[in-house]
Amino acid sequence: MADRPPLVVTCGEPAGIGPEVIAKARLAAPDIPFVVIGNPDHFQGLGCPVDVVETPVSASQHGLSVLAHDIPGPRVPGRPDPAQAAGVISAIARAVDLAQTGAASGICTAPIHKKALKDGAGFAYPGHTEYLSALGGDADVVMMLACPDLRVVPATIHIALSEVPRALTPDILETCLRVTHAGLRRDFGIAAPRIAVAGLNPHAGEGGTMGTEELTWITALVARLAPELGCFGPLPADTMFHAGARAGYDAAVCMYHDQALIPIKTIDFAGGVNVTLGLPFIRTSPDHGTAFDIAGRGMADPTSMVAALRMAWDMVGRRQGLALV
Ligand SMILES: NC(=O)c1ccc[n+]([C@@H]2O[C@H](COP(=O)([O-])OP(=O)(O)OC[C@H]3O[C@@H](n4cnc5c(N)ncnc54)[C@H](O)[C@@H]3O)[C@@H](O)[C@H]2O)c1
Ligand SMILES: N[C@H](C(=O)O)[C@H](O)COP(=O)(O)O
Repeated sequence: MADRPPLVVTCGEPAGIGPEVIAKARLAAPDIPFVVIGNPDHFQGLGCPVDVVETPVSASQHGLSVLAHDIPGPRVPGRPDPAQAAGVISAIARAVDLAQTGAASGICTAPIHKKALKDGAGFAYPGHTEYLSALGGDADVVMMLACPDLRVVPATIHIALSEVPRALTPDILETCLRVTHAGLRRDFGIAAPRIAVAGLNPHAGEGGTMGTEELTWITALVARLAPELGCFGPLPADTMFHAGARAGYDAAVCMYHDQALIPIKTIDFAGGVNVTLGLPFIRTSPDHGTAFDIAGRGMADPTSMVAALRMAWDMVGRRQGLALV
């Protein structure tokens, strides 16, 4: 791959397992160039040498190269410090700036604690996905969770379950299908994606006897878009994730967060990756959170962080290859 700037990794919640999995990923994947944005002190004592750099291009691949960022106070595993919230948030914005100016090839975000950021700094977004969309110019984005055996995209994300039927509109579902289709082609190299669409209701509504959304609009929308986007359904969600069903599609678009995330985190929690499709820059994240219950105990599994870094770096290469054709 021609010389490309490294990835930039945001530190996430210092009290979580982010620093630990970042340090372990540095040692596990020396072939992937990345620099971390955070407080260098928060990465000491994690089994990896730490050096402070001024720009991403100075990153080492044998130790943790950190772009120092103002996130005050010590790292206390399991105990988020409200005084650190503003710095955690601004580190994400700084990463976006580096990616959008070309100083970094893409972003991998370590887990944030959504409530800690809301309580500590009035974070106005439900999570990274919505914040990154705003930073990316209010781009139409989707949150994909991907592992070798499954890719899922929830059409609605961080809202109460009771809000889903109201939030799930034809425009939302069509945009989700279009962004998913484009991402499968561009970033996963699938020329003609097959997209399975889950029903909202049990048994996909059972002919209208268990809910009517499938009859009133979902089925017609999927049929209208099928020739262009390779989508089919709506399917009963409880029988679309077994191995045989998964062989019939490249991604599953689901109607709400847990309908999508339960199957993938059941199949491959260790190896799953959260990838935001539709942004004007590459962004991945591990599929796990801050894991306060194990933070600081050296137990965190870095597999998902490594997979997120590798997916981002692979996307850089694929896009570079596309750019060269
Ligand atoms: N990418 C992200 O920023 C992201 C992703 C998911 C959750 N979160 C946030 O993290 C916080 C905690 O969320 P949660 O408790 O629902 O999920 P979680 O993933 O933090 O933890 C769930 C369980 O999985 C275990 N676990 C998680 N990652 C692990 C790892 N790498 N190795 C070993 N065990 C691991 C934890 O110990 C815990 O028992 C919440 O604020 C949530 O919103 C952030
Ligand atoms: N919904 C994701 C999950 O449960 O894995 C997670 O919260 C990440 O969301 P953001 O990347 O938007 O923070």
